[in-house]
Amino acid sequence: MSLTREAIVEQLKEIVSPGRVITDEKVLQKNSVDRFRKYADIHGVFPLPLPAAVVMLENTQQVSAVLAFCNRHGINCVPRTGASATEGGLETVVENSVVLDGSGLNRVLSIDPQNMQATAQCGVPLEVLENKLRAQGYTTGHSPQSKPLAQMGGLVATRSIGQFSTLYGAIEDMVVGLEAVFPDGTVTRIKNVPRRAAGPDIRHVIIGNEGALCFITEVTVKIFKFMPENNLYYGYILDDMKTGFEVLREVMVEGYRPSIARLYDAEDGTQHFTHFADGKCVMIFMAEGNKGIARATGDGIEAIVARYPQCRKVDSKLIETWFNNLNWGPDKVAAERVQIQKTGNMGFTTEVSGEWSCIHAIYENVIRRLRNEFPHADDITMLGGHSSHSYINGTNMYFVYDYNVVDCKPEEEIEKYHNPINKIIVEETIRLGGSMVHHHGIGKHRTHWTKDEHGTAYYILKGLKDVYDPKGIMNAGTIYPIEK
Ligand SMILES: Cc1cc2nc3c(=O)[nH]c(=O)nc-3n(C[C@H](O)[C@H](O)[C@H](O)COP(=O)(O)OP(=O)(O)OC[C@H]3O[C@@H](n4cnc5c(N)ncnc54)[C@H](O)[C@@H]3O)c2cc1C
Repeated sequence: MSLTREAIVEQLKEIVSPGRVITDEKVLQKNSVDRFRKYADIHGVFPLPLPAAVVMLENTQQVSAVLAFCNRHGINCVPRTGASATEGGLETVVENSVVLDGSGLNRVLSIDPQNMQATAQCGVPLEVLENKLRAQGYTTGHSPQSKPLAQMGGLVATRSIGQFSTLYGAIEDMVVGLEAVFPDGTVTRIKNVPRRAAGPDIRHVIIGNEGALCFITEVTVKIFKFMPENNLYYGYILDDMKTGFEVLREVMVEGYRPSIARLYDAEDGTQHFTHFADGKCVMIFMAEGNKGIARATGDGIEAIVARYPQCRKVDSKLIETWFNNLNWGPDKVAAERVQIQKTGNMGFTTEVSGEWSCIHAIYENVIRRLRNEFPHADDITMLGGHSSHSYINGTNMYFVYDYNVVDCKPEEEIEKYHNPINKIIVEETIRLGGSMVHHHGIGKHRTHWTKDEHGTAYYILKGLKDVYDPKGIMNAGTIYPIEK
């Protein structure tokens, strides 16, 4: 028989101490959603079942004890660290869920310059780790726009990516080893080695699990030398995205590794670079690292772009200044709330990826279909996008859209606007052979397409859930669709 809400709270208090079990209604409300429902949240509307409690965890033993308790009683658990999730991964969709807050596991455990790696608990904000490293002349190389908000556990759980990914890679390229706790309370450590061929790479069961398989308690990442004095910036304006994708491809295929390689369409470019975009597309690069490598990378990029006469160079200072103000901390989140409340104008993004052969078609088709098929297209005030992470075989496309919320209750906003827009982006991308999600994770609102995304490989993905979370207590409705 399932436990009552009161019994869950009482027993949790016995496991971790009463002060660590929060049942204040306002806290529960905030813990029932993430930024996917920011419009309803801003209006004080919380339509999902409130969790029974938020447990403020302090160490791995507590994580293990709480998970084992929840597993025994079939209680849904939602892991949480920095709470910057954008795709519904933090939503509590099951009655009497327990939110496992790992932000208290916040110690940097080691910085090891000999082996060029650092170990941090899951609740260490990336910015804290990064600042500690920079003070010693090192960097993680990881710089998502949410760096001031996101914490190590969530960054690994979502397969996050940073702005310098073209050089340093995404989080899966950085993680060396991990500690994680599975639903039955098993604590497992994956050791730190440079590489091994001892069977499949089991780190990937944990990286990207979005709290749907296990709770990440500790992470070891690679570190790199930090040499900002060698940074070189390049910016260009051009007429069309097709040419921009060709340039990006050439830079990657020639083997250059700029830390930043970005291409903005005219709408998105105008929004970011009002001072010089002039209604054109914008392409930017940054080269960094060792002086000789940075210079050779910059020279190589300039030589490639010179083959495209329509690309016109802009002052590199403009790019540097823009880049230094890109990140989002609590101040920008607060300012956004005020702005949305005042104007009723919402901004969202959906990020996908595709090979070079299909990315331009994905971009064009999505924009065309949104303008022609989305029933509330008249409410859209901005629609565009950019590519910000490139690989030798393709790139991502980050669709950006703003709309006025008209004639609907706060809780209806996602059904009227966000979900139908997502549907067109996701379906068109999958149809053309791309991936429906490049770096935010599937969360809870793209699960309708998890099976289409993976095709026959869904067999493997489902096997992980069956084996590691057989009772289905981990973040129900995330990655895996809830079977009716
Ligand atoms: C303004 C803004 C900019 C952003 N820019 C980027 C960007 O540039 N690149 C990028 O990749 N993302 C970006 N994001 C998305 C978000 O910051 C990332 O997904 C980030 O990795 C989430 O980390 P977090 O600590 O906030 O996790 P949370 O929001 O707390 O959780 C995210 C997901 O991970 C799970 N989870 C959290 N902690 C654990 C744990 N310890 N063990 C297991 N599962 C866990 C949760 O259940 C949830 O499903 C941005 C978000 C915002 C708001």
